Amino acid sequence: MSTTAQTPASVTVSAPGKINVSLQVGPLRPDGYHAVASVYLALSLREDVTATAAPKPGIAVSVTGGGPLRIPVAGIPLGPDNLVARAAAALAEHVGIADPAVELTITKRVPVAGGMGGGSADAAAALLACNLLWGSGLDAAELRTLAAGLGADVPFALEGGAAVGLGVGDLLTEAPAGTPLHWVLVASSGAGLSTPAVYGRLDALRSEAESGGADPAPEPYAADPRVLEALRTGNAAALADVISNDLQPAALSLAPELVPVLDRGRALGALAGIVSGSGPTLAFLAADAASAAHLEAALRSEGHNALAVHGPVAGAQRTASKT
Ligand SMILES: C[C@@](CO)(OP(=O)(O)O)[C@H](O)COP(=O)(O)OP(=O)(O)OC[C@H]1O[C@@H](n2ccc(N)nc2=O)[C@H](O)[C@@H]1O
Ligand SMILES: Nc1ncnc2c1ncn2[C@@H]1O[C@H](COP(=O)(O)OP(=O)(O)O)[C@@H](O)[C@H]1O
Repeated sequence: MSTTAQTPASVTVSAPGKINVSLQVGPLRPDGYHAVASVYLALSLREDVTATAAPKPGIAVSVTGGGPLRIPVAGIPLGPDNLVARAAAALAEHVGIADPAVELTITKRVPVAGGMGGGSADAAAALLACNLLWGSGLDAAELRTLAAGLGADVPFALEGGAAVGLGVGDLLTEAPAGTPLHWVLVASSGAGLSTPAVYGRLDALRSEAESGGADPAPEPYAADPRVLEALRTGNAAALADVISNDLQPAALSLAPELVPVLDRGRALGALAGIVSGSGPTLAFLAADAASAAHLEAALRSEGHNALAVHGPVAGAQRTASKT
């Protein structure tokens, strides 16, 4: 049987957005990155990427928006800078496909530049979809290595679930999780925040504090054990007490309009509210599914772009294939 007969004409892979329920950030490194101790949680707001064999060589990208948070997609690069194009090109080079011919269609549901790793989810989905479309046969470890070359958060989008990320966030260890946790996301109505700009603001805030006598930020060697224990037992109230994000002061300093929204979510019954990663999406922890639905409705009635979600959920996985 020929290779063409064995490989599908198109493959769709779905991959999750994430929040960081704990994010410790070390000092700026000479390579421009920061060591982190991150506790990732994959959420039920997912991206889809369909990879379709194309008649002519080239990597074509298109994006459709919408989803429950009504995500606008204008401004997402559609050329070689799109993370799905970079993922396909990296895989093609790795397996020796000189002229890849593929169309990649993203269905975007995760806020763009929102601190939820939507682009990383797309990259992870594109890696897996092209691996299946081309019959490349890379195993999970090889896909993880390619993922880490595309961005610090991409390996987690492949794995999903709950995990500790050390290094720049790419060195993953699974974090056992009990019953699912319920959250309400609030997407920003304004522009997103640039991840490097938020890390840069953190460095500036820290050097200002250090010139006033504060100690330098410590190297983050391990995730907070209280966070891991709360995840393991699925104890939302315990997690609410220890949830934290070192990037939050920097994100709030760049987007101060988020402060009253954080206060409002807590006043409406959230156990805790946090900036998701580099922001500006906010994540509110609810006691259970019913409380999350109630909080979503209350925030929506006040004009916020809110959505109840849960996690952990699975990482990148095939959802459809056509022959
Ligand atoms: C902050 C976090 C938290 O999970 O994600 P977001 O909330 O933005 O999605 C991550 O650290 C973002 O991961 P990701 O968006 O994959 O980062 P990359 O593309 O690899 O890096 C973009 C830029 O962010 C900065 N960066 C990223 C990761 C890291 N550990 N230290 C950094 O300083 C660097 O300036 C880097 O050039
Ligand atoms: N597939 C993609 N989806 C979204 N943004 C992308 C994608 N590919 C490249 N980008 C660029 O990466 C930036 C940040 O991506 P995104 O993953 O949405 O945010 P964050 O890093 O905050 O989680 C965007 O502003 C956009 O310029």
